[in-house]
Amino acid sequence: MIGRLNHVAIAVPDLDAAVSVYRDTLGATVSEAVDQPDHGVTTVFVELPNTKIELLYPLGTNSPIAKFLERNAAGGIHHLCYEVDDIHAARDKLKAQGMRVLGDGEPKIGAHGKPVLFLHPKDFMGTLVEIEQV
Ligand SMILES: C[C@H](C(=O)O)C(=O)SCCNC(=O)CCNC(=O)[C@H](O)C(C)(C)COP(=O)(O)OP(=O)(O)OC[C@H]1O[C@@H](n2cnc3c(N)ncnc32)[C@H](O)[C@@H]1OP(=O)(O)O
Ligand SMILES: [Co+2]
Repeated sequence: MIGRLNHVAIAVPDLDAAVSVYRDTLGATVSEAVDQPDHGVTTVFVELPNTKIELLYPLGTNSPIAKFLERNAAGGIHHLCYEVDDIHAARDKLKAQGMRVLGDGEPKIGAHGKPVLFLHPKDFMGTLVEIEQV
């Protein structure tokens, strides 16, 4: 079912500082900051040879990462995103296996313009999992 690791997301308390660490200290290529109002975050992607790092900063008053940052004031790894060929088939198979799909269960368009879904961290060894159809 899952294919390539599309990205590892890090929630950050200071987006500019995080961009500077990846761009200036680590010498990586970073994207512009893009607001994702449907997801309640602003994202910056760090392009790596074999995957991406998604820097996440809260957007708006109801961001799903706000509580995470309250618990992790310095920031932290927030989720892993795996690629799937068919997000509806993957969702249905996961639900049939008793896995919890977050939200209303319908894919939303994510930062790459592709459909994404999130799976409950308690079903995946304490790791929030995102699947993205590519
Ligand atoms: C668009 C872009 C893209 O890639 O395209 C994105 O990624 S958007 C990325 C932003 N969007 C999302 O994250 C959407 C999916 N996330 C969610 O629906 C929510 O964040 C959530 C349901 C995972 C957690 O919500 P919450 O923090 O308000 O809930 P709670 O505080 O009650 O947390 C419930 C339990 O899950 C744990 N928990 C919460 N967040 C995480 C996490 N990131 N990783 C691992 N565990 C987590 C808490 O510690 C708690 O465990 P305990 O009970 O033991 O204390
Ligand atoms: Co993501």
